[in-house]
Amino acid sequence: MGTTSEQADAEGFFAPVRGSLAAIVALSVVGAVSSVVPFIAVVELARTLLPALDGEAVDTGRVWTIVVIAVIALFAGFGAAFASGAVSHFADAELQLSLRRRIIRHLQRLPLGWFDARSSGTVRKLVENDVTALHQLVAHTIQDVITAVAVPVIGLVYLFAVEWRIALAALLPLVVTIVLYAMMMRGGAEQYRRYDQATTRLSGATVEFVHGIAVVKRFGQLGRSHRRYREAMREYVDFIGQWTRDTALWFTAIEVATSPAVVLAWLLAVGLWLVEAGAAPIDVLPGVLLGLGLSGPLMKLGSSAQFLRNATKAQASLADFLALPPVPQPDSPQEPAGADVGLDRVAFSYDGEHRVLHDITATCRPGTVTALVGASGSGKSTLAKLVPRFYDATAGEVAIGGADVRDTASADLYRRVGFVFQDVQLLRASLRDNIRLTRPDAADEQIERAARAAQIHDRIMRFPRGYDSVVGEDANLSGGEAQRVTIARALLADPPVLVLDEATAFADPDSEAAIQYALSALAADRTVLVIAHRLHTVTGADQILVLDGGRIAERGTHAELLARQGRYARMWADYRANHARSLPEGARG
Ligand SMILES: Nc1ncnc2c1ncn2[C@@H]1O[C@H](COP(=O)(O)OP(=O)(O)OP(=O)(O)O)[C@@H](O)[C@H]1O
Repeated sequence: MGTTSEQADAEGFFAPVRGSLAAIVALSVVGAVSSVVPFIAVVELARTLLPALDGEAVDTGRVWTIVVIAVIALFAGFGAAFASGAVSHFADAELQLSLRRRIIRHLQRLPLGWFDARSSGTVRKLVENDVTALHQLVAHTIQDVITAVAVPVIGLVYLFAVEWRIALAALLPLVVTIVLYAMMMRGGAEQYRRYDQATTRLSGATVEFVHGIAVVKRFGQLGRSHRRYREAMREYVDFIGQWTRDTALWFTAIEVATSPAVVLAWLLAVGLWLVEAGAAPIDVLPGVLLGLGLSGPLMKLGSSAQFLRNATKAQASLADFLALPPVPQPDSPQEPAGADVGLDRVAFSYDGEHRVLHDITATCRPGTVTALVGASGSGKSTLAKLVPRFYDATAGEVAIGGADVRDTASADLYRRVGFVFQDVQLLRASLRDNIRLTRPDAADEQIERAARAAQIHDRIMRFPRGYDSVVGEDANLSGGEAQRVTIARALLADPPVLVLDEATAFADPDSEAAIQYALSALAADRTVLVIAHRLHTVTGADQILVLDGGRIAERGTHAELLARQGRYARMWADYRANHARSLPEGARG
């Protein structure tokens, strides 16, 4: 069985942009140096020109050197800012592209069952939110962090070289800020964990509330979902309130310690004292000039830390996703011979502990319909989903045309097995494109033939733009109609094996009759496995498998099973009693 490179280098997200990241770091350092140099140049220029006040000669060579260095630094600063902005956004675009490609490639290799258990929101979070969190890191945060660290460091190095006492004074607000910040963030990891929990609970309760709004309106009262929403909201607000109260004092202290007025007053006071003590004013001046601008960049680190946290979380969730094992592919695939579906002592467990299918053995022949019936939770859907390999059997074998589905190449398997399950998926595209999804080269006549057979052609023609109508825009379909579009799609794909979940949700009689016609069109010459919810639809099936607690309790045709007077006969009697009026003529007897 082959493994994929996705697993091997789940950590290597940044490999495609490693060179660009190094360039961003280098350019950010150049930018930081260049932003400090003009300040230093002003001071040095003043120092060089000062003798002129006393009528002494000015070292014009030195003046020019300083001016040239300042101008070069200014332009280098602009250039570095521009280049690092450009490189970081290009790198970001490249990283996003490579990540999205990897995610999509990996999604294509995952077992279909993975999607079954997850909402489209999960996939959207990976492709959108997590990738965007990394965007913030590459496009902005690296540069911000380097600037926030490099500017104070360079400034302080210069100050210490000129006048160490004013340098110490300029360092003090920085140290105070760092200490106060560290005090404020004590237990921060735990607080952030609780913050994440509160946010997750609130968004879950919001979704639940919005979903339940129809019920709330209908019954004119606020139900459980609303109470949950209010509780989650209260919990969130309480938490934020408490956190704000806990940190407010620290936060105010930091604001004071970094406020320009306080820092200026402090530096001027120390500066005056130093001058009185004999220091040259020109050596004190840079401390006041540069000291003022030291803590500003540091404050940016706070928001950068939040972006870093998000990026780290996003990276972990992407790494977990890319490490999910793909569907194992056979090293030497077998070619199925025919369209028989063979189940041989099949057992299955979702969690590795509790088996939901036990010892299922059955054969479904081409040109026949096999119906799966049984109580809710008896395992009908699970069994049906083993055929197109949503999941792999825990024990036993599922084979098509004599070849184990695990030994059949995925592409080959999907060509042979079509499936129409209840959660109908239509794309936001024209009805024509929706029907020819699996056969993009199909001619219009073929599409129309499939739609007619699926009993949906007439409905499509009632849309002003017919087959060109776009789903969700000018083609709004009922659940039953949408299912018939997917049946047309399956008919056009023409797979020899079909697995169907009969509709239950769209039980208006017209729609149901149309779907029944459509299904019988599908059955011709194929091996059909249908999950039946309404027993009258399976009276004509060639074989009925009655499932009970994940085992085949009975098998046979409708007539044979009635004659046995067992479980199926009882189910049928109950069914008839409950549906006496709605049953078609032929099924009442
Ligand atoms: N994704 C899943 N993860 C874990 N357990 C599951 C999953 N899907 C189904 N089950 C469990 O497996 C058992 C069989 O479920 P299954 O959906 O196959 O029954 P069913 O006969 O199709 O039911 P229904 O007629 O209600 O659709 C049930 O106990 C169900 O709770």
